Amino acid sequence: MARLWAIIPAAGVGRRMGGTLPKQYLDLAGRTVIDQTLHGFIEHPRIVGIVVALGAEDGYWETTAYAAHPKVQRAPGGAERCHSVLNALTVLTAQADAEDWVLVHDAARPCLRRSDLDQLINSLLDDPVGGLLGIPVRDTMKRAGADERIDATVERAHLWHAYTPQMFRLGLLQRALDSALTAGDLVTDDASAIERLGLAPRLIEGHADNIKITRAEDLPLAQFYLQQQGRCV
Ligand SMILES: Nc1ccn([C@@H]2O[C@H](COP(=O)(O)OP(=O)(O)OP(=O)(O)O)[C@@H](O)[C@H]2O)c(=O)n1
Ligand SMILES: C[C@](O)(CO)[C@H](O)COP(=O)(O)O
Repeated sequence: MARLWAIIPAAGVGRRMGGTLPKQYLDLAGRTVIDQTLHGFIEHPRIVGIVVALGAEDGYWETTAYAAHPKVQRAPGGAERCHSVLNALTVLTAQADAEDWVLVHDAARPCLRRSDLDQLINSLLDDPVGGLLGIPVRDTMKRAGADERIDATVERAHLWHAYTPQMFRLGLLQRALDSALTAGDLVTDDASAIERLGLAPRLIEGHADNIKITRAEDLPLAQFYLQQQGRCV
């Protein structure tokens, strides 16, 4: 039976957040952001192991709650998220099978609900491609021209926000990311690499509170969501 592994890309520097501390190490509801994110995967009985991709200059990881946890391993982060994920996949190949499932989840998304994680897993375990959590867009979508004026209104009927986890078989994802990077395509999510192979990942609707902490205003919002979920320590 295929096992399930998690990869947590955590090698970013958080430029859009500002500040000196990488955003994955900011305090959030009594834990660090990365500990809030890891907690759900550490506690999940189906996840057999977790690989965290860390920046070369990361001087904070050892102070976190799960740095020495037996379920957790490290991988070297790369220049972009896609490089970090591919490095983590390389760590996994020594201990996992090509048909094992890998769930790639941003360290910067600490508000993932257990119910959404379970829905993703249960929906995709027999899927021939894999897929990801997301939500349909709710606003009218505009494409901006170079002058920051509206170039077009984009049909929103089938537009979704791509979230994480993104869940694919280890061998397929490794092959897809390797192909993308070899072609110089620095894909911003894992599904894009799969799409490049002509495959169509499945979108699983989750909750809008699975936000990615990107800018300063996202932190208090994440705090609110964790309070709503009863996850403040
Ligand atoms: N070279 C990189 C860049 C990003 N990430 C991770 O990928 C996730 C999503 O990336 P993003 O939100 O862009 O984080 P940062 O790159 O830190 O943000 P910024 O672009 O503002 O610097 C984050 O958990 C981040 O730590 C990574 O592992 N390796
Ligand atoms: C993977 C992702 O979170 C899906 O929306 C997003 O692509 C990450 O982008 P970032 O620029 O690395 O934050």
